[in-house]
Amino acid sequence: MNKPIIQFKDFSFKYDSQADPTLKHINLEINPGEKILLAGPSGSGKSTIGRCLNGLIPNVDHGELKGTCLVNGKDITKASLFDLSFTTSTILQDSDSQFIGMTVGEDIAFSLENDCFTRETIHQNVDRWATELKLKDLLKQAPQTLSGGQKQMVVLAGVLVDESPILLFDEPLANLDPATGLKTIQLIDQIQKEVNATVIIIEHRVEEVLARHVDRIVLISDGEIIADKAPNALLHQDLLESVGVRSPLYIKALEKAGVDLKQLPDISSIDALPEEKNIAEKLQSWENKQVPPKQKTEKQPLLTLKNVGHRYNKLQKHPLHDVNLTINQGDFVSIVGQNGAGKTTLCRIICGFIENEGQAFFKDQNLADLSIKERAEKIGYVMQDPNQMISQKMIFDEVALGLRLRNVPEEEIKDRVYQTLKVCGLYAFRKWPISALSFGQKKRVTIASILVLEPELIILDEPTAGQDWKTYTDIMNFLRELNQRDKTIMIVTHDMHLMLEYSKRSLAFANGQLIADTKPIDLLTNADLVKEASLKQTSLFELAKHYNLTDPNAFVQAYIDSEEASQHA
Ligand SMILES: Nc1ncnc2c1ncn2[C@@H]1O[C@H](COP(=O)(O)OP(=O)(O)OP(=O)(O)O)[C@@H](O)[C@H]1O
Ligand SMILES: Nc1ncnc2c1ncn2[C@@H]1O[C@H](COP(=O)(O)OP(=O)(O)OP(=O)(O)O)[C@@H](O)[C@H]1O
Repeated sequence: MNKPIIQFKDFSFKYDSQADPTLKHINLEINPGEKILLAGPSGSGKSTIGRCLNGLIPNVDHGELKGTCLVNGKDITKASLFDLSFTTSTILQDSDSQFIGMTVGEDIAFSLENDCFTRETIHQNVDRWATELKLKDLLKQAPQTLSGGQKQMVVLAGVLVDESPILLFDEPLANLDPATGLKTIQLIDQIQKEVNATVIIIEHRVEEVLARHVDRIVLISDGEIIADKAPNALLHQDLLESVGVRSPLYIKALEKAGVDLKQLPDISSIDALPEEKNIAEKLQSWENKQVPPKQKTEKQPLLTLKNVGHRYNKLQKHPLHDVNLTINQGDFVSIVGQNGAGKTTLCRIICGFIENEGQAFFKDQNLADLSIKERAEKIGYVMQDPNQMISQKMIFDEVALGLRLRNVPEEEIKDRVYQTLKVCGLYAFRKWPISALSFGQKKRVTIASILVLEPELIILDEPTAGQDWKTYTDIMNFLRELNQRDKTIMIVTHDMHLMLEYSKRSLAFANGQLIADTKPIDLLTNADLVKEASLKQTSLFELAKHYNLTDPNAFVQAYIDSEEASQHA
């Protein structure tokens, strides 16, 4: 039998600044060459396990440690950060903190230079991965100026060139567009097979990770391992949603249609589902019973964009240009598309952070006549990276900041902040410093700090990236509620299901251009647009195709309608 490469024995860890342990009695063995998905709700301790594997615990994050953790035979309490850097390559959740080089090329090369390879080997390797990951055009760009998804791919390239025995990916998909996300999962699979690495993936997007074989899913909740099983066994147990992690959509659809999952031997992928006629009939008859919800009509224009665009510098290949559209009062719009297409750039222009080549009007007012502060009264913007927004030490103060600046009385501030913290799943942490939060929790603080102000137009840049399913649902339902009270919502997202379920209108971007402004379902029906904007059909569509249903898109729409109806019930 193989000797485990990772071994936790009755391992507990308490951060110095915490009263209680974050990890409790962890017993986990991972063999060389295994591929593990570590899943669990936000704040459950997934990244903390990751930090043990790469030596950040106990070398950087200090605390009280009990039991043992051996990584490649080394006891983490005795190994230095440097020792473990040869064993474990990590993609951190917060990619900004991981850049070392002045340019993308330097950054990818850095891990190899560290390992004393020749210049030629370094060049060949950087070239191979930059080509594979479509980063060649960006090699001379400063990492800090990349889009969120581009940053993620650069960090990924840095790990892939390194070829360490353990590859640890902490939410590798969080900022990637759907097509690139799938490609990344395929690449991780390919690399693992090439070098027989041990792979640990921490991800909320369970369904996407399961697009390729995974040996085991380790499910963690409140610092404890509550399941450690092959995907099929775990999915049959229905444990994911009980701890707030989203089950694959196709499984939920089968359940809704009344299919008895216990009778199906393998539900770990759509391809493994038996092609039985009675399952197809159940799905079809369920679809036929769904009733579409009523749509609101008659809307007033709120934000009008005329030839909007921005070029960061002369080198930029596809600057955002000539965006023409009108957002109406009460719209719920998703902004989707390829990494680096210009989605965040559009948000920055609307908020007045960068120059606009065209014109933008809020109702009849030219936005160019307003200061950033005046715009912020009307338009709230939740940035992609929470660290760029946070300025206070304590959670309460961060969320209260905007209200204090507007001289709202302290008593009212307290009520509003508490109510918003509840919606964002942060009420229990209301007296905590922000430094003691997980990444997903920090992101929620920034969402709360904008929601509390209730501006007329709320723009959120990937608000649900890295959030668990429960928080995702709470946040999205709150946004839906605000929308029903006539607030206008624009969401940048790579989550196709979010786009379908919550937004009524989608703007798709590719290479600096608005390529579609249409109903979400119509966007996904158009194969050319899907390809151009780097999108992906959901597993609901694949399920409908697998069972030869009459109209797979109608099935997807029926599922979305039924979800919306159940939220209103
Ligand atoms: N540097 C730190 N100092 C003190 N406490 C911390 C620190 N980092 C994390 N924690 C605590 O440990 C808990 C688990 O954090 P961790 O980052 O492991 O969660 P996670 O499961 O990866 O969550 P997410 O999905 O939100 O990233 C947090 O709720 C927080 O209370
Ligand atoms: N400060 C900057 N300086 C130079 N180039 C920049 C800067 N910020 C963004 N860019 C470039 O502009 C393009 C658009 O970036 P933007 O962040 O708007 O993309 P995005 O569609 O939001 O991508 P993602 O889905 O990856 O977040 C990218 O190619 C990016 O590298």
